[in-house]
Amino acid sequence: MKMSKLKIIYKNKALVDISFDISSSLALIGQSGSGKSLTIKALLGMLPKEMTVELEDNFDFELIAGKTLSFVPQNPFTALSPLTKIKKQFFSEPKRVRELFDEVGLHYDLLERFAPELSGGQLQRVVIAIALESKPKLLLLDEPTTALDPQTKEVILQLLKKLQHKEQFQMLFVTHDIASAKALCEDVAIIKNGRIVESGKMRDITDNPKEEYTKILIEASFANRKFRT
Ligand SMILES: Nc1ncnc2c1ncn2[C@@H]1O[C@H](COP(=O)(O)OP(=O)(O)OP(=O)(O)O)[C@@H](O)[C@H]1O
Repeated sequence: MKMSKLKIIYKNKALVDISFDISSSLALIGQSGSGKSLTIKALLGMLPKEMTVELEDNFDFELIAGKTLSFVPQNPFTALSPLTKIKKQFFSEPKRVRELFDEVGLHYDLLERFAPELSGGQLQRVVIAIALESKPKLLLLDEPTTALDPQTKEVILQLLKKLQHKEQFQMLFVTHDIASAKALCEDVAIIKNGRIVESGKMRDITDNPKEEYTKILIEASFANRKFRT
């Protein structure tokens, strides 16, 4: 599916002006301030009201946040209500919630707990289960593993891969960390100052980046990974 135009205008200036294709999983990668969050907000319909957006796409579904479009945020520790039992954070009936728990590999006992009583990895599984509740066609992921330790990060990325295979949703993964995106996404688009500077198959871009900006992102991401493991 193709987003042929996503343009975000603020004070007569296009902060973001991009187009991209999602054939299965696309990573949108860029440094801080490159326009990743604004892109996600535009798709979710949550841009600040002083900004205007122009969207043109050929998707075979309407983008409706919470229905066809779901979202996994960066920090699972702040994504859930701390004072509501986990089971109450779903809108479906208990049978469907248990199905979702099976899918994300969580024990039903956790349904009776509160969010602060779960680990980061468990919380992110709950957040993913909630995101899948409406059977979305497109899943937006905003640095979904940044707040997790390296081992849990790998486990969550593998889980997302497995879930995509089973549920057949498409993914747009927004991050500055090309190494984690590589574990999950087939395609990549590099964003700088709100413009795509390079895009293609993940392997081609990581093996043979054309742009200096891409080389810097790759170096930073893989050096950081080596350092941590
Ligand atoms: N509410 C706003 N008003 C004006 N400019 C904004 C606003 N939000 C973001 N911007 C500008 O838009 C550009 C893109 O910002 P955005 O938050 O999308 O970057 P990002 O790639 O998500 O960065 P990070 O990884 O740090 O979250 C930046 O130049 C930023 O200053």
